[in-house]
Amino acid sequence: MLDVMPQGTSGAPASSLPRLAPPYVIFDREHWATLRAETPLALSEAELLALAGVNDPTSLSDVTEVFLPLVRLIELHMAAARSLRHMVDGAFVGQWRATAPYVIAIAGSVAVGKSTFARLLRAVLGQSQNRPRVELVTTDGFLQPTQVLQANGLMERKGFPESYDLRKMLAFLEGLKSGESQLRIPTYSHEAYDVVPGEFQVVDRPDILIFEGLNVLQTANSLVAVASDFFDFTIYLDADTATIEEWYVDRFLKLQRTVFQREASYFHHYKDLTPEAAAKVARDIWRRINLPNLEENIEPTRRRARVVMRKGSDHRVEEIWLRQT
Ligand SMILES: Nc1ncnc2c1ncn2[C@@H]1O[C@H](COP(=O)(O)OP(=O)(O)O)[C@@H](O)[C@H]1O
Ligand SMILES: CC(C)(COP(=O)(O)O)[C@@H](O)C(=O)NCCC(=O)O
Repeated sequence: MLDVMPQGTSGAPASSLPRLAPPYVIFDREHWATLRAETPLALSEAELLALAGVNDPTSLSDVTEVFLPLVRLIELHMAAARSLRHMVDGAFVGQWRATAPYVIAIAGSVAVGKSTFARLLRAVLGQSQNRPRVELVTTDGFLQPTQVLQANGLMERKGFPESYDLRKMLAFLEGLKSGESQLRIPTYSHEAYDVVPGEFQVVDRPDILIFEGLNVLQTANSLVAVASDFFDFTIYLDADTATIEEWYVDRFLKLQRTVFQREASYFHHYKDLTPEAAAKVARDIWRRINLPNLEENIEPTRRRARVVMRKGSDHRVEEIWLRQT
């Protein structure tokens, strides 16, 4: 047990003390919520959720109880990183550099909720005291185009390390951290199930960049750098595997009723499936592709994250693990 007293919020459920489970200190949600301290929320929660493109009661309570303490931690970390850099630049190198974007990476399984979490984090960070310019990039854009995946027999390996253009991804991160402006990165369409030819997202020296994808904490032995060399703060979204499978199936069913109905959709041929048949297809894709990828390549990277957010089956963040080493 740690000697840390909960500050206690009136009317809030009782929280237990953080517990040590090396390399983590583990907070329950109620205690974590008290660590928000004075972190203000300038926008109304409804405005925030609209900004984040989320409309869900779970997310609403997450804003104050989970995201504001997280933003406080990130702001403390950001200030410490900046002052270290200034001190070293001034005292040792003798030259000042422009401040590079602060990079927050978000990892986790397919369908664990990374995009939703990243959008919310962007909205909450963007309304914080200095109104930082926050940009969001997902690693989907660095997937190899379908044509290349097909030519290499990799269509059943989408999301696995070999399905990404890792060199392109690392070149982007290196350029970003070197202060380059107007960086162009490819965009990915879930409707087309492919990278969109000729369409780019332009990243122009934001204050903070949120970099989200299942592969962000992975290493590749054959290359000199790994993506995490360029990260300042790392988060892993976690939940029980059986729960994530249900979220995957639910999302697939939602897509089948909407996006798949469009002719341009890669999965248009599934448009008339009954819900039962569609769920069967989704479970089959999950077990053939996304589950093995989670077990072999994603879950093993959890230990690299500074913060692990553990979600319950209703998407509510229940526990926060803060790595101590
Ligand atoms: N906080 C949340 N509350 C309710 N549903 C959520 C929440 N976060 C994610 N979801 C749902 O779970 C599914 C997977 O989330 P998504 O953000 O698309 O995951 P990922 O980007 O990790 O693949 C989606 O259907 C999404 O709407
Ligand atoms: C493109 C993805 C690797 C990205 O994952 P996500 O954005 O869902 O985290 C994934 O959505 C995917 O296409 N996986 C391959 C199997 C499938 O169609 O689910």
